[in-house]
Amino acid sequence: MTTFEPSTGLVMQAVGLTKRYGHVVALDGADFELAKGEILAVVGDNGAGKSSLIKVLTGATIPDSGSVFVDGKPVHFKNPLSARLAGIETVYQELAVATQLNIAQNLFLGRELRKPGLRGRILRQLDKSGMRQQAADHMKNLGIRIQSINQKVETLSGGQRQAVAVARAAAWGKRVVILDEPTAALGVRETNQVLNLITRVRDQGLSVVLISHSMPDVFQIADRIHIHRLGRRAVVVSPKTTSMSDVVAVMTGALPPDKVQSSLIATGATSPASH
Ligand SMILES: Nc1ncnc2c1ncn2[C@@H]1O[C@H](COP(=O)(O)OP(=O)(O)OP(=O)(O)O)[C@@H](O)[C@H]1O
Repeated sequence: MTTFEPSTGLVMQAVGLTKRYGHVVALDGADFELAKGEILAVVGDNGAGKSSLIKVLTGATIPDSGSVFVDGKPVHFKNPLSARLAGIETVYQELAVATQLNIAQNLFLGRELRKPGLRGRILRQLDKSGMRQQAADHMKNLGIRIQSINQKVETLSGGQRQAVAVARAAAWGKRVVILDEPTAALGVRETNQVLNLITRVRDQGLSVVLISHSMPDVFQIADRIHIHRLGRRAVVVSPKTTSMSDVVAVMTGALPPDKVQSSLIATGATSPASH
């Protein structure tokens, strides 16, 4: 039995993940690697196991077997909170914004700041001006233009709402922001705004996982593309060296993965016997 050595250069790595639902094998020895400061797109046909993979990485599902590493150390996420505490934030397709609240309230939802001293500790008074100021600074740093931080989210367009959700994840995700189809419901202009925002999040040093069915989006911003097929990683490619049609061909099984140039960083991470 060999002991698997995680790659220390990766912010997140998974090896040999399996997950079965009855007779359905959702993950079949799936590997995953994410470098610091990259946008990694995860693509695959319907039912390939993308959501199942993301659920394991975000603590929403516990795998039947396999290992997950963060900064080279093994982690065992029991629930989404334990993943969040490790600096991994997720924006799910069903946007988790509270439309009745304003932008600042959304950014601090569930993590509200209290006033300093007794007023905060004993009386539990909220530091509303502090939250407004920090929220405004954060939105400005990410280049998100809004009229006012006090604007209710229900008055925002779909793209602006998505921007608030991404900004919230970027504010709290110390390491990784995972985005599930962030442009699915958006028009062309808003899609471009959200894609630009995602690149700014990456440029601030965070790693981004982008699950997407949109090949143009993927080729516009991804640094690398993880192609998932039949419950496992088929190959990771670079959009600079692999064409869109070849990515689609690998996704559908029309092209064997060894016919495209691999952009894997860690080598030999396929389900070691010890896991
Ligand atoms: N909770 C569950 N119970 C039973 N089967 C499941 C469950 N979750 C996923 N599956 C099955 O596991 C397989 C992989 O599903 P998964 O949702 O991970 O794929 P996907 O690549 O995200 O697909 P899509 O792009 O359609 O969302 C599918 O056959 C799916 O039906």
